[in-house]
Amino acid sequence: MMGKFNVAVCQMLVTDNKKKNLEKAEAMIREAQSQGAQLVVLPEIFNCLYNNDYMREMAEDFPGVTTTMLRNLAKELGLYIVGGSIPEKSKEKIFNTSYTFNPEGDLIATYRKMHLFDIDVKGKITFKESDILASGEGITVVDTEFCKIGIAICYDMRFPELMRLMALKGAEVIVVPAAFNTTTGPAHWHDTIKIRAVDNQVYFIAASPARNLESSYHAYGHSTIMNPWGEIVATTNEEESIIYGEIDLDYIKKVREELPLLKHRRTDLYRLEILEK
Ligand SMILES: O=C(O)CCC(=O)C(=O)O
Repeated sequence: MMGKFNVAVCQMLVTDNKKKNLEKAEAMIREAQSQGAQLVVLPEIFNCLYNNDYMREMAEDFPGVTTTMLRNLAKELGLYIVGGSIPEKSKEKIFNTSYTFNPEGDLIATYRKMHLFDIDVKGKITFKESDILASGEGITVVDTEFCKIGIAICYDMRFPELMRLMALKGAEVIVVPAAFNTTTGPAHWHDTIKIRAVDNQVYFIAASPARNLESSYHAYGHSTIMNPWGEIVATTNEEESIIYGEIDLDYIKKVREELPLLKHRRTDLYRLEILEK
C-alpha cells in the first residue's frame, strides 16, 4: 500500500447538452491528470441536467457512451475515475448510478443510489426522485491500489448508518458525488461532510456540479475534501473549478490510533448490521 495519493474533484458545469457535458468531463479529467491527480471524481448526474425529465430521457444502458468514455479515459491516462453518477437504464428501471474504473480501464464498482431524494421543504424545494428512479440495494466499498474506498451518492450522505458501515467494511476514504441545492446546501452541506469525516475517521470527498442558473435545479457547488480530523483539505465556491488534495493514509492511522472511535464502539450493547435481501 502506498502512503499518499493525489485526488481531484471536477466541479463541472452541467448543461442540457449531453455531448458537451461529456466533452467537458473529459477535458477536466485530462487537466486533473496533468496536475498529478491519481484519482478523479465527477459530480452526481454529470451527463445531463438533474431533473426527472432529463434523467428519464438520458438514461443509458451499460455499457453506453458515457461509461465507454470514462473507461477509455481511465485506461489512457492511467488513473482511477469515480464517474460521478449518471441515470442508468436497466431493463424497465432507471437508477442513479456511479461507475468506477481503475487505471487499466476495468469497471471496479457499480453503485446504485440507495436513498432516494424525496423531499418537500415548503416554499423552497420539492424533489421526488422515486417518481422515476428505482433504488439500489448494495453497499459499495471498492479495493484500490491505495486503500479501500466507499462510494455513495448525495442524499445517502445524510444516513450515518451507511457511512459507518462503509468504514466498518474498511473504507478509509468515502467518495460522494452529490448535488445539494441552494436551500439544503447552506443549511447542511458543510456540517454533514465534516461530521461524517470525523465520526468515521475517513477522508470525505464530496463532489458537486457547479451552479447552473439556467437549470431548474440550482446546485450548491462547494465541492470539498475533508480530512479525518475534520479539517478542510480543499474546497471551492459554486463556480466551475477543479479542487485538488492529498490523501495521507498514515494520517488516517494516526487519528484512529490517537482517538480510537471505531474500537470504542460498544458492540456488546448495540450493533449495526447489513441485512441480506
Ligand atoms: O440531501 C440533500 O439536501 C440533497 C440531496 C440531493 O440533491 C440528491 O440526493 O440528489
